[in-house]
Amino acid sequence: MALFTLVSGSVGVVTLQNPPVNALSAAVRHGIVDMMDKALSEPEVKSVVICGQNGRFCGGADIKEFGKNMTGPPLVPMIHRIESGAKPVVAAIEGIALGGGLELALGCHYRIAHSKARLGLPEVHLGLLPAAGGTQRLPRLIGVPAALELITTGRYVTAAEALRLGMVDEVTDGNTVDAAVKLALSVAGKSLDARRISNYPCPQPPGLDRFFETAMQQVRQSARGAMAPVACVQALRAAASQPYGEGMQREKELMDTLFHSGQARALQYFFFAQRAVGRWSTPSGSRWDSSKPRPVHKAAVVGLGTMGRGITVALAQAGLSVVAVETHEKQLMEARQAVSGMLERGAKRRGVAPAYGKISYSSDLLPVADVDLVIEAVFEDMELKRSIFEQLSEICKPDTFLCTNTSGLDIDRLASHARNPELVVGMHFFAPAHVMKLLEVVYGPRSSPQAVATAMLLGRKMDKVSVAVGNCPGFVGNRMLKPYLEQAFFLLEEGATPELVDQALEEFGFAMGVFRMSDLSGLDVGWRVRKADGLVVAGASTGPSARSRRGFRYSPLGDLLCERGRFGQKTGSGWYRYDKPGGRVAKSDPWLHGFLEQYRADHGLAARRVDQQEVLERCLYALINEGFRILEDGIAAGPEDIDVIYVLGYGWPRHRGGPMFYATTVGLSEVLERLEHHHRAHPDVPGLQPCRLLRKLVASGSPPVHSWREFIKKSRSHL
Ligand SMILES: CCCCCCCCCCCCC/C=C/C(=O)SCCNC(=O)CCNC(=O)[C@H](O)C(C)(C)COP(=O)(O)OP(=O)(O)OC[C@H]1O[C@@H](n2cnc3c(N)ncnc32)[C@H](O)[C@@H]1OP(=O)(O)O
Repeated sequence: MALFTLVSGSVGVVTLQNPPVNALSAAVRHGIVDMMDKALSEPEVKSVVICGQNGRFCGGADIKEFGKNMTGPPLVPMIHRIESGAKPVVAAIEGIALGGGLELALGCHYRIAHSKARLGLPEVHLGLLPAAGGTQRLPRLIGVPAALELITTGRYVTAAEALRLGMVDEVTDGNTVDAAVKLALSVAGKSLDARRISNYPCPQPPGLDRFFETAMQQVRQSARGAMAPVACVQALRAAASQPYGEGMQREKELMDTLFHSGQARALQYFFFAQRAVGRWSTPSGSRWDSSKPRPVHKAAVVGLGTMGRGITVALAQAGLSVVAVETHEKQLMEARQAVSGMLERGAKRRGVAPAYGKISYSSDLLPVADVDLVIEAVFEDMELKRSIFEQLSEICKPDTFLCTNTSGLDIDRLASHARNPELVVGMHFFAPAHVMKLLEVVYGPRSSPQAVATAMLLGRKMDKVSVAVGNCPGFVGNRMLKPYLEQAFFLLEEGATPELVDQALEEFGFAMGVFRMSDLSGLDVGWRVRKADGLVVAGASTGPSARSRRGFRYSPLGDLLCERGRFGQKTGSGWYRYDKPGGRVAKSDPWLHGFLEQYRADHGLAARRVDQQEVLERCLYALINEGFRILEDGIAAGPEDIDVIYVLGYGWPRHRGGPMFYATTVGLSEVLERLEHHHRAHPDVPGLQPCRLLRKLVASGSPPVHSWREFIKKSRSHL
């Protein structure tokens, strides 16, 4: 798994061979140790180049090995042997040098990177830290503040930034291995004393203690309970305050704790889940590997409100030509200005030129005649969308894909108004659409496999993680949100406050609790949906029907706030109060507390003490239960789809792996037992009634999450 060749008579080239990313598996580590022994012992070899096969230096440790018994040579002594060896070693970095791959390069005496290469220490995203000397060598090379930022965020840098920071010695546009060989020839025989990073003193940031106290405070705040970023700061502090050997010891101790943690398991599961969703399948048998996407060169976006603008920017940044349509002239002008600003800011961040030229604007639909794909992004109104689909069917080429950006409208109904229903799919973007990583691709019963494959690929090109989901009210994400919100309302009726519920959820790791989030997104959004579902009864009635709909428990609390014009941040009050309309700092609202007391009194409800554990069980287990129903219904193909949607679209804490993975860490039988308990207490709440799939999984001994797809398939075939 590592190849040795002698070039130019005296340079030993060691090539890592482990496609697709040359991860440092046990076999690769064995290969490196053997080939380096050969290079260091053979007299004709005067210097060494380490590179990776197929234009990729190294993607780091082999993540698949983490869950197993680790065998093979450990990384730390392997890298130490390279650094302390008597012959100069040059890392030729093409493509990627990530994690253990970059740590390997830091153990070399020189580093040359191709201009298109990306470098980084992303271990923190896997619940780990760079434990092959990365936390000790990087700050010695580029200084503590820069190393701390890179290690705690796991951010990848370009070769140009790496050069600026001092991570690499040279950047080339040409053949990186040739350049590395040339450098290796020129440094053969020279002293290596000044090239061994572990010998460097670690530069001390001014006011060391204060610096680390502030850093720790900031990292703890943004980590929201994740352990790895905190451990990274601790390791960096050891680098700055202790000799190298002691720092390495501290790095190892911290890694031992992280390596065996549930958080590391969750984050590593999530890494593979994000890739698994690309291998989509539908209940009708369409699959990613048998459905060929059609190329999309030119697209149109119809409707330039907040969502349409973000989608336009994401398409243009992905290199597509875009026709952006808004029929109201004034809004078109405003949108044009806003889109240009977004493009400019995005380009500045990415260090490229803004893609203004990719977009043409129009106040009518005619210029969409020759596009390959349209994304309709008008207001969430079936009638309006229907009329646009009818017009598009007239104007567009017969094979144009027609996509709708909707958060829950019926895709199949919309498809029935298109000339070719098989070319229709939903593309549910999340706001802001040019930033958020998630895209739900919604297929209806008539969507062709090619339409699904094309939308999935387009999402990926737009730098999104696309998840294919079936058509049902709310699809996956919003459907699961419904029982979650419902429980939060019920808890207020029973005696909780928005503050208590939000605190429990935020301590669990959500960026925002359910009430603060509702205030941010606007209470009127849910109100409109409930009105459309015929659930809203105007006025504060207090009879038995006030808290019941269609025989089930219903809380009108959200409706009552909306009737009073309390739509959340935008109106300056909702579940909290704000300094002004549009204000962002949520403050506890005595009016709301009084309102809740009066509401309970009017409805004869006695307030009781609700604790944080009950909040978590009622809100999260109801949401998870709906997830099992979604799997049972075939709306999502596997738990990974749901978990990716919840982490990337709904702020579920990544270090808990997503709701379905989290259920396995609690224990499926525990989730079942607590749902049964809460359902007994609230028999008129169907969301708390454990679904069949959960019962079946528990009855089958709670199989691990990665085997659920097979389990669901088998249990379906037995029906
Ligand atoms: C007793 C106590 C012991 C405790 C101590 C033990 C310590 C032992 C370990 C010591 C570890 C030292 C520290 C080092 C840690 C690491 O290096 S962790 C790994 C860090 N690297 C990464 O996180 C890289 C992640 N990968 C990526 O960012 C991307 O995959 C990519 C490399 C940029 C490529 O992207 P792209 O081209 O878009 O392709 P993908 O679809 O993402 O990937 C292609 C397939 O490759 C698989 N893959 C990628 N990286 C890895 C990897 N590092 N290991 C294994 N597999 C990898 C990826 O899963 C894809 O495959 P499929 O899933 O089959 O699709």
